[in-house]
Amino acid sequence: MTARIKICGLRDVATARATAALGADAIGLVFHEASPRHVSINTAHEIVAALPPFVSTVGLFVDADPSLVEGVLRTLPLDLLQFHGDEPPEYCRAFGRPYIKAVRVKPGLDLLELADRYADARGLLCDAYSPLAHGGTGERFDWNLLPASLPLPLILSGGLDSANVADAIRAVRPWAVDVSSGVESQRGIKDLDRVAQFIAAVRQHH
Ligand SMILES: O=C(O)c1ccccc1N[C@@H]1O[C@H](COP(=O)(O)O)[C@@H](O)[C@H]1O
Repeated sequence: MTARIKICGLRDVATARATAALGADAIGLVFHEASPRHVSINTAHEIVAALPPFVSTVGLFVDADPSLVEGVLRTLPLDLLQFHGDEPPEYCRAFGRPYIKAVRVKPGLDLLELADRYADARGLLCDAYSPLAHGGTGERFDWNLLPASLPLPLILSGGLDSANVADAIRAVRPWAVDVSSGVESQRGIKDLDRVAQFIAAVRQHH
């Protein structure tokens, strides 16, 4: 099974369209103001409207006030919500939309217990823990900390790039991979050559 590919942190129409044309299955729109990849609702609207069919749009939030999520959802027909903070399960499901829950992996974290708590999530996104930021750090975690199997689809992220993603897929067998920093030339600026190399590395693996 080929791992699905999400490219996170798109901030303009041309790059989003090119990313879709290169074969991304999903693109992420970051509604977290502290992120260098933060996108306004207006720009996000233009991006969503410009995408071809069968490319999923994912809205990323970090411990957001519910009014922000509701405001985005009123304007944008997003396919999936990604909660990348410490949102409890009741918060995640309150919007009545499909969601994935991001967890930041470090030794001692009980992923099976988390998968149980967020059992109605469409997937568990495993990212690296960093004391500095909630995500998009380009940091990897020890894939050996992942259990052999999880009851939810596993989305692997954290420091992936075209050089390590094939090894990651071989080692972890995730449902999908998610990347942000690893396909950028500068922080927050996507590099389409790197996007192409990343997608090719995932596809060539199979
Ligand atoms: O992309 C961001 O800026 C971001 C900000 C806050 C939380 C999550 C964020 N992105 C997610 O972080 C992971 C890992 O990214 P990276 O490839 O290591 O840079 C990924 O799941 C992004 O969706």
